[in-house]
Amino acid sequence: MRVRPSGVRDHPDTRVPRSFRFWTPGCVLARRADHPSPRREPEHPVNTRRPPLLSASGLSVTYGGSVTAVCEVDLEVAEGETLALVGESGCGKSTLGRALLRLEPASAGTITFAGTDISRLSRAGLRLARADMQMVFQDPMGSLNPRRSIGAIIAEPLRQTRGVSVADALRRARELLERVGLSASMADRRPHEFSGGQRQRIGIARALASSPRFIVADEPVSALDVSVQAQVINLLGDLTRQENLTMVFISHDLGVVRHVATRVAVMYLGQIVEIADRDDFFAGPEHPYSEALLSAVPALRGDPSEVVRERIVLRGELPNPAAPPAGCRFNTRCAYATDLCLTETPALREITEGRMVRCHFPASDPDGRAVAAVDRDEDPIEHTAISSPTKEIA
Ligand SMILES: Nc1ncnc2c1ncn2[C@@H]1O[C@H](COP(=O)(O)OP(=O)(O)OP(=O)(O)O)[C@@H](O)[C@H]1O
Repeated sequence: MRVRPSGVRDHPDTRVPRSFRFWTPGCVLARRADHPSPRREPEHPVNTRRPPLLSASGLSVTYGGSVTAVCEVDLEVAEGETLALVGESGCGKSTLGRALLRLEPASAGTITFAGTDISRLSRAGLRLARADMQMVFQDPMGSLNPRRSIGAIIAEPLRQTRGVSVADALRRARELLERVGLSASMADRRPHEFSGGQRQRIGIARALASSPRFIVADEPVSALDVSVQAQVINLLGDLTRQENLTMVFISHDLGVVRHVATRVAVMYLGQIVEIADRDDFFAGPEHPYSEALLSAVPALRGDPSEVVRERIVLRGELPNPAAPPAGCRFNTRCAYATDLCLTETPALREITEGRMVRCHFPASDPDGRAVAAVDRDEDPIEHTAISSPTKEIA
């Protein structure tokens, strides 16, 4: 899709008319050798108010030649922001996070970091870039070598990426242990001597060792006890503010996301289906999938500051990414789907400043949804092909 040029944005109250619809080629078609990829424009070259530190354009990741886990993603992450990537298991969050750091090879697209195209960097170039781009993993134990001291573990990326001497790297490791709320005297211990929360602090210290500007944190607290989660979340929040870190925070826990994120991107079946500022998103999601995700969080529904929402139960499983549905990928589970959604792929379009949605019938278009309801009644055969969500009053 083509987005209006920078500075010519709509007034926030302006709604994009329903006739303003787009078709974008699906990844499956675009990948086939007999269908060379058409030259494509990024869907939303402008979606942040500050200049992006990192941007992805047309980024796709395919496993085994057929599973397109990430499909033509365009994304910008502004300096200093924490962008949360949310969605149910298997929608491609981790793959996208890893691909942004080039830990996962992209099958198409480019990644630009601090003005440099890192998509095609050599090994040596990538090693230098890695100093600025680090990852915090969900399972710190799995990523910490059990035979090494944590001092050596934290020092390792510093030595690899910045070429620092052993003594200096170990000194920095001890400083970092203090910085993440542990003690410098723990540097000689092995990972198994620490609790889960402490190990995650070590994982964070290691990620910070090379003084990166950008971090991908992949479900950094989901393996921790709830009481420890808050401490680690607070630590990450403090560090991002103090170090002016830019972060992509991957999580399926919207309660945590509301606490941590400045912006939210929702993924469904390899695509981004909504991007919004955190407060806008929680005040009123636009995409039916986002509505379902938010309505499923009891803590949010119970919050007196939240508009009481209907509980929307998503029926059915995430479709197989090797054979995504035609048209809108969400159409098999969407209550609002019409014939249009079965045939025409919605583009990710900007509906108000900084707010993007990939849906023919977003929540801010009640008239469109009303027309969609009429359309569905007119065509009961197609409608039976759609498993509508059950709506219960919470
Ligand atoms: N190494 C791999 N080989 C083949 N398929 C993979 C591989 N890694 C992920 N996938 C598939 O890619 C899709 C996206 O997976 P991914 O782990 O990125 O999703 P996710 O949203 O992060 O899920 P989770 O929260 O469970 O980690 C899934 O269908 C998954 O089965």
